[in-house]
Amino acid sequence: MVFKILISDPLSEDGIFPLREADNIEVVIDTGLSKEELLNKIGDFDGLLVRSQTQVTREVIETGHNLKVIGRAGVGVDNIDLDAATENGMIVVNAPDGNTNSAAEHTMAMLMSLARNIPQAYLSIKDKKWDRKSYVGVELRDKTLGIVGLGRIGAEVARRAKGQRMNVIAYDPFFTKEKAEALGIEHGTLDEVLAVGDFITVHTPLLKETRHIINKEAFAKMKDGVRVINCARGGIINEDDLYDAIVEGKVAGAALDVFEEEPAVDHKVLNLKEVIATPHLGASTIEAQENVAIDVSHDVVRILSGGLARNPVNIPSVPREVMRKIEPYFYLSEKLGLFLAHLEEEVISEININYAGDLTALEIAPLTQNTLKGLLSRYLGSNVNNVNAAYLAERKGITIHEKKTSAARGFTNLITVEIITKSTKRRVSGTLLNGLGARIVKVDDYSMDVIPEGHLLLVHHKDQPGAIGRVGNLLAENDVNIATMQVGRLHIGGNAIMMLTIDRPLTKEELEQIRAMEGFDRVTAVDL
Ligand SMILES: NC(=O)c1ccc[n+]([C@@H]2O[C@H](COP(=O)([O-])OP(=O)(O)OC[C@H]3O[C@@H](n4cnc5c(N)ncnc54)[C@H](O)[C@@H]3O)[C@@H](O)[C@H]2O)c1
Ligand SMILES: O=C(O)[C@H](O)COP(=O)(O)O
Repeated sequence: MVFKILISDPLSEDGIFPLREADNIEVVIDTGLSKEELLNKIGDFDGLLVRSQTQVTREVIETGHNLKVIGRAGVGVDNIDLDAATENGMIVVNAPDGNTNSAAEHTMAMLMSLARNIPQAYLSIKDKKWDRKSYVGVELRDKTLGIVGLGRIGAEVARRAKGQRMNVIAYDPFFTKEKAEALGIEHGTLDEVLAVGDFITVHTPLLKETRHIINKEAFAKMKDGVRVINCARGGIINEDDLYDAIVEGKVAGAALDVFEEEPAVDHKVLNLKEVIATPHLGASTIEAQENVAIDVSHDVVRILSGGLARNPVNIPSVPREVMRKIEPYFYLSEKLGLFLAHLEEEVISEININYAGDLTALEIAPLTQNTLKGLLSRYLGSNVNNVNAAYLAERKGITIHEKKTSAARGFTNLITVEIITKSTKRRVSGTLLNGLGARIVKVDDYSMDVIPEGHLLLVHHKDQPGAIGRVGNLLAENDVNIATMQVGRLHIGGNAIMMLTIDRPLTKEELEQIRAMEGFDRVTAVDL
């Protein structure tokens, strides 16, 4: 059988040699297709290779009923509907390492251009002007670079900035003091990074958590005259707020490679002389394009020959018989992981997952993967999946233990997940109630009975009259409806918690109002 592969974005011809060399693969290159043209063609193909331009929507995936593999020659998979691919049994692979170097170098190029006004001066001299006054820049030496997101690219940028004799401080939920020492940079909270950076560069994926992480409030926390850089994903910086911050004189300049909407040519921010920009060129080098095309092509060949992919992004097929038995627990395990991710801001060093009761008879590895996926998804979004969750957790320095025990404390099945950080342990237990679905039945030492979905509010407080009423009143005043409420305490007058399900997420201000109330230790919003 010959498999037909469509390449719909420009890929390095040298990099796709693994496809060209395979006897059973025919390559068709057709870039710049309209949505309709892609839909008309895709039904004929067994594989699709893209970069960030082709939008691999559910419609494309469902129309491409022969597709077995979708390859992304690059990192970000936000242009591919992963759920639709998984539902339709297609493996999605990417090339996470091949363009790291180029993206880091592009960030440094933008940083230096921004500091020395090189694009503006270039335009001026091309306009036959010899203007030496308007483009006085600033040095990098002894300035502080704040990095938000210290993954592959963030860490490479940190190393290079050190070479420019800059001070570097970074924030990443998985960034430890030990890693900071190893890199020779400082470790800070998000607010600390924003407060001290002369330059701030973002290197996170675009997630619910990171969308507009650099917004009006964040700009207000920065130094006057700060310069910001986004070579990661459009939407991490709120472009309208950036515009205002530049016009108001708070921000001295910005370098943007990526935009909320691409192609971006009309955004008002591009009219500002303080903004320099490139059209999503971070990975556009001969080397990076060759690397990512080679990596993704090898994976496509492996998959089509029945082998295992090196860089899978979505779920692999679990044998049907195993899946049938464990499937009911999938939802519960993911929600328990995600729930815990909200409880702790400190770096997690260990995760213990205990399966009890009926679960002891089942294969639990896919459930552990799913719990880890839930936990890490808060930080890594769709880059974490059931295939790579354990690998990514270990790479983040997290030790994973899974165990089966018979004692299920009165439940027929019980999953208990515990996370350990340097200073604390947090624990949540859940069960699948026959006919009633998933329930959280314990949070730390407190018994509960809560459906793990929607917007939850967890309040730790002292067991004293009026505590519940105060929260209830505040929510009512803000027109927030309470759907369910559970309370638990260790002993009369001691520590207690209340867990509420509410009909909409609270704003930062509403959360702060509750936190400011007397007798409340910790107030956590959890979105499941
Ligand atoms: N401009 C380009 O052409 C180009 C090229 C390559 C990659 N990228 C983009 O660059 C970004 C980084 O890529 P990478 O390969 O370094 O990814 P990575 O997964 O190695 O690193 C991302 C880091 O962000 C951290 N993070 C997640 N949520 C965070 C939060 N709320 N606050 C702070 N940190 C958070 C994660 O813990 C992780 O360490 C991605 O968005 C990727 O798509 C852009
Ligand atoms: O996520 C990535 O790998 C980069 O944004 C590169 O995108 P590109 O392949 O479209 O250049």
